[in-house]
Amino acid sequence: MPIKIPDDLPARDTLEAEGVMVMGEADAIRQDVRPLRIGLLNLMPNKICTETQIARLIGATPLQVELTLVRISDHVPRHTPVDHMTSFYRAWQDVRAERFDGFIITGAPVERLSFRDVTYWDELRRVFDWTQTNVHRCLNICWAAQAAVHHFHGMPKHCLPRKAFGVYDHRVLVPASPYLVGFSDDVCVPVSRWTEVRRADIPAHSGLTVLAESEQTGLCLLDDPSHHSLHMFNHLEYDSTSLADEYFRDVANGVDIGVPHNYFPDDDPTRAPINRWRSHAHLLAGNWINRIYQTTPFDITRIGRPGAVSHHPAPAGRVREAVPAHAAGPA
Ligand SMILES: CC(=O)SCCNC(=O)CCNC(=O)[C@H](O)C(C)(C)COP(=O)(O)OP(=O)(O)OC[C@H]1O[C@@H](n2cnc3c(N)ncnc32)[C@H](O)[C@@H]1OP(=O)(O)O
Ligand SMILES: N[C@@H](CCO)C(=O)O
Repeated sequence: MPIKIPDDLPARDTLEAEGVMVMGEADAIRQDVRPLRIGLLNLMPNKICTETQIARLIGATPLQVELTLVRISDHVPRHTPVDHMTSFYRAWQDVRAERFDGFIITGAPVERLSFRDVTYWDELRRVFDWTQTNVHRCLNICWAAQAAVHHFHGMPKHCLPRKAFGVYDHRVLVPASPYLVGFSDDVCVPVSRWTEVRRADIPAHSGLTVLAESEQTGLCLLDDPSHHSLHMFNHLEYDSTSLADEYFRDVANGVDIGVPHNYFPDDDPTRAPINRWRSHAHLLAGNWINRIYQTTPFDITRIGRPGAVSHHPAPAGRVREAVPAHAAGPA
């Protein structure tokens, strides 16, 4: 379960202590395989925490993954030390000539602003367009997913009457999707947002397919094959205590949103929360990485070129190309 990250990235110590295999350069070369190149455009304020969460998931598959940390070119983060950004991050404008097998864009606490009031909105729109030529598969999380379906499909973002906050049951609607292999019918997913995008706004003929949804909090996961993207509106990557951290932060700031749904035992915030989503977080990440591996061209320079398909020799047990799933198509 190898992930290649810089030796002194804080995530390394955390992941090694958890038993995630973090590779050195020598082992990576010895394996003599082309690692999957995954980029992470990190828009979260707590960047070190988010790097660790994502590295934990994409590093827990049998494939070698090389993680590139990417930042918005002209945004100076307020909450992450400058030397961390300088040491480990590359500006998007400096990686835009490169190609990636996978590219992840995180959430951001700007969801209550209109898109055009986000200072980096123009650059993010350019990033979305660039993913269509330079990235094989994308995964957009929370606000980035809302932004992506707005950019690509014109879907609006709606304010909620109260924050959707807690761990909610979700229904898997397309069990045959290659991204949902091994999922149970119901999945617990952490949700933490003041806004939503709605099924009723999915444009006809967009090709968007709802993969998972909750009765209480709506859309969770969309497959967007025409933009080779997954849009995840919630937070399977969250640590056990992420919702608690947000809850205590908000309480300290006098924001009373109530205790997170179905999270603390007996809704008692003095008790440690139980993580009911970790296994599905790993499953989704593993399925996404596997899907990339099965379909990305061996020659990475061919990504984005017409007809670029995998030339990997089929490994044992290789999953066949998925039949597009339409079991639960757009509304
Ligand atoms: C819906 C989702 O995607 S959920 C994901 C978001 N969740 C989280 O970020 C959880 C953790 N976050 C937090 O606890 C809080 O955001 C805090 C405590 C870190 C900071 O809160 P505040 O002080 O109220 O917000 P602050 O004004 O510093 O802005 C937060 C971030 O938004 C950015 N931001 C604020 N306004 C704008 C704007 N108009 N355009 C672009 N970015 C903006 C800030 O730059 C900052 O990010 P940075 O650290 O990369 O610079
Ligand atoms: N998950 C976020 C929502 C803010 O957009 C938080 O509570 O920090």
